[in-house]
Amino acid sequence: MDHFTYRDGLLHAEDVPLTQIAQEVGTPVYVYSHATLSRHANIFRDALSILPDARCAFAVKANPNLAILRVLQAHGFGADVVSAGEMQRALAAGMAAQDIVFSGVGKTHAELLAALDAGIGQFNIESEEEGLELARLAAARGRIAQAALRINPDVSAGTHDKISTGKAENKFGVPYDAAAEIYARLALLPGLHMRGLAVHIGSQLASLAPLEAAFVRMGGLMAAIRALGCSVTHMDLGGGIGVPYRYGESFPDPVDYAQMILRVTRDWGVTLMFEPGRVIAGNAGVLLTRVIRVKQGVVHPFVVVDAAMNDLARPALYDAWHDFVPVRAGPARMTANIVGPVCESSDTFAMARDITALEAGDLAVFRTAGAYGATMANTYNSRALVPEVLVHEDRFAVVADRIEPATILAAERVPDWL
Ligand SMILES: Cc1ncc(COP(=O)(O)O)c(C=O)c1O
Ligand SMILES: N[C@@H](CCCC[NH3+])C(=O)O
Repeated sequence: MDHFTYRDGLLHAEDVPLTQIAQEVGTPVYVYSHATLSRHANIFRDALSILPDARCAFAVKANPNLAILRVLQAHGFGADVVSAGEMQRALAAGMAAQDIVFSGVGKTHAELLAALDAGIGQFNIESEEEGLELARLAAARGRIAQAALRINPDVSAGTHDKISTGKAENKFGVPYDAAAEIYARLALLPGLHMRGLAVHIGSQLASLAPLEAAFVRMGGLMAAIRALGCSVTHMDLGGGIGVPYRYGESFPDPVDYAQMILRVTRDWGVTLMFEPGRVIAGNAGVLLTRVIRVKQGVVHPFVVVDAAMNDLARPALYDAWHDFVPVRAGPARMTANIVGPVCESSDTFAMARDITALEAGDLAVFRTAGAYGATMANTYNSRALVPEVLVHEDRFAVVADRIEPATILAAERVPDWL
C-alpha cells in the first residue's frame, strides 16, 4: 500500500495533487511520500522485532537522497554503503558511524582509510586481498576494524541476471568452500576483528526460498568457522526482498521473511544485520512526467513523455516494468508504446501497453520509482538531472534541485593547449 491515490479523479501524493507539483517544480520530477516511506520502515522493523537482536542498515544505493536518509535515520535505520560518497551521505543525514556497514568488491585505499577514520561499525570484506589491505591500514592507524566476511553461497536468487549477486560466477563475496579458511587466516591479523559473515544473493527477489537456502548454508559455514576456534557474533543477511511493480502482483511479506529467519537462525546466538533497500523505498516514489506529444506509429501510437531512460534507467537496463498511470483519471483507453526523447531505441518504457488514453500536455506517473530511480539517473543527451520532491501530508519540499546541463558545462574545462 502506498500514499499515491486518486481523489476526485486526480492523483495525489498524500494530500498534494500531482498537478500542483508539476506546475510549481516542472516535469520530469521524482515525488516521494513521507508517509509511505515511514510506513514501510515501520513494517520492516516491526516484522524483525520477533528476532532477539536485529539491526537494519538501509541500502543507500537504493535512494541516497539526504531527506530520505534523514527519515530512515529517525526510524532507527543505519546505512549499508558502497562508496565513500554514500558514507558521507549517511553521516550527513545523522546516522551514527557505528551504524554504517561498508560493502563492495572495490573499496579503494582512500575509501578504506576514510571509513577507518570515520569509525564505521563494520566492513563487509569481499576478498582475502581486501582483508589483508584493511588489516594493514588499520594497524598502521592504530585502529581495529570490525569486519565480516561476505560469502558467495552459490545460490540462484531467481531474479534478473543483472541484479543477481550470489551465484559462483558473480563477483561478490568469497567462494563458500574457501570461506572458513580465509576467515581463520584473517582472524589472526592485527588491525582486524573478524566478527561475522555477510551474504546478499540479489535484488527484487520474488520468493523467500532462495534466501532460506542461502541462510541455511550460512548457518553451516558459521558452525564450521566456530569449529576452527574463531568467534562469530554477527551475521549480516543483506537485503533483496522484491516489491510489486505491477498492480496486483504479490511479493514476500516482511512478516513471513522474519518468521523464516527466526526459524533458520534460532540457535545461532548472534546479532543479525539487514540491508534492505527496495522494500523500504521502492513504492514510496513515483516519476511524474508530461506527455510531449502522441506520435502515430505503424502498429501502435508512441506516447512520447518528457522523462527518459537517463531519468529512470530500469526499463532500458533490465526490461523492467513500471506501472504507468495518468494523473487525471479517465474512462478512455489506448494501446501505446511509451517512450522518452533520448536518441536510443532502448529509451522505451513500455511496448503495446494498455493505458488510459493520453494526449499532449497530460501528466502521468511511472510508479514504484522510489528505489533505483533518481540514484541511477545520468545526463545522457545533455539532459538535466531530475529534481526530487518529498511530500508530507499537505506540504512538499524540493529535496534535490534539477541540475541543468549548463551547470555541468560550467564544470568542464577545455585545456589551453587545444
Ligand atoms: C550488498 C547489498 N546489500 C543490500 C542491497 C539492497 O538490496 P535490495 O534493494 O534488493 O533490498 C544490495 C543490492 O542488491 C546489495 O548489493
Ligand atoms: N539497480 C537494480 C538493483 C541493483 C541492486 C544493487 N545490488 C535495480 O534497479 O533493480
